Amino acid sequence: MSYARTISVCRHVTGYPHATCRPAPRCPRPQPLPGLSHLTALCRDTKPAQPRRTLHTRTPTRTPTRAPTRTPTHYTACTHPIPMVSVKVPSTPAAFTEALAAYIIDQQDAALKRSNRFNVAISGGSLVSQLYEALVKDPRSAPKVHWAQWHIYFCDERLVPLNDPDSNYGAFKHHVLDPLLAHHENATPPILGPTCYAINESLVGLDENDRIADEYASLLPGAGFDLVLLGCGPDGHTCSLFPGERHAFLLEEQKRPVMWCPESPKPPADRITFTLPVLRAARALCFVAQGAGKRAVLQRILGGADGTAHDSADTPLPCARVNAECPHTTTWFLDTEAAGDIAARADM
Ligand SMILES: O=C1O[C@H](COP(=O)(O)O)[C@@H](O)[C@H](O)[C@H]1O
Repeated sequence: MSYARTISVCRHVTGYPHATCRPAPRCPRPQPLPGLSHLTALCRDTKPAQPRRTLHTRTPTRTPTRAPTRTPTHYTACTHPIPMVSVKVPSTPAAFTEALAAYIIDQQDAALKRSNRFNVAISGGSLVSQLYEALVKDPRSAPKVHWAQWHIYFCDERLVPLNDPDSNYGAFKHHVLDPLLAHHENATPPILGPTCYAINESLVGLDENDRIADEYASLLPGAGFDLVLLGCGPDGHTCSLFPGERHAFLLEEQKRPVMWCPESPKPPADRITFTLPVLRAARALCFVAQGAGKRAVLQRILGGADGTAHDSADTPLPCARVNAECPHTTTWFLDTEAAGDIAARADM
């Protein structure tokens, strides 16, 4: 038995409230894509930022607001100015878990003041086990998570069956949903789990990858995301937005919220991914990067101790593009290994 309700493209709820997680059956007819016009409308004022070559200081605190008119500022003058994003480098693993949990719960609480649901998108990779630590295992944070009101989407998904070890949904189920169920197994009255939105697995392997992306786009919340949790690959990719010419079309997309990413340089080759309009429309974006293997790319994206970035101004890495286009809503959580000398100028 699994803990979450899983919804796929036809909006079938495949279990309530504790029923088995499984994808919805194949949709009998194509669905309209309500998410597209909405996101286009939301993003009217969010054209890519034009870097300015001025010297600024960061404001000490930021209050993320709904799709603000973005006038990016930067805290250094260099060939590739770094947008003013918040960077947190908690000093120990325990402090990292605590700070990340507090940040996510703050976003949850703010969302639940606005409505009765928390629309959150999560990434795969190393983030998932950190979510387990912060939201399931930590005894101080776990009781504050209102899972029943969480509507969970995936920033990118590998086009494999949901029970494949490469599936981002599968990883989240394995690392978070299943342990969560085990934690709550004997709760009286029963505690409801989150609602998860998976790809239409029945289309995987049928040469229908654009359709998988479009159908997933149709599921996205009309009000946009309250929080998007992002990873940062050692090559600077986020979601399945990869650096380089081959995948530049994904980074440049301004309308479709979800697209097929073919020939991913990181296996598996076929994926779907959120595009930048979805990230720009979100209330809050949170990158999580840990380990020394990320240090070099973070220097390129966030700069070194003096705030000097080493990324090329012409072809910024995907994570740097997110910083540039969403400067007021983006927060980075780095561990000390990943941060290196960035820690010297972090907010925490
Ligand atoms: O392939 C992917 O990689 C990125 C980064 O993963 P990480 O293990 O280096 O943290 C991840 O954010 C994305 O969702 C995933 O599909």
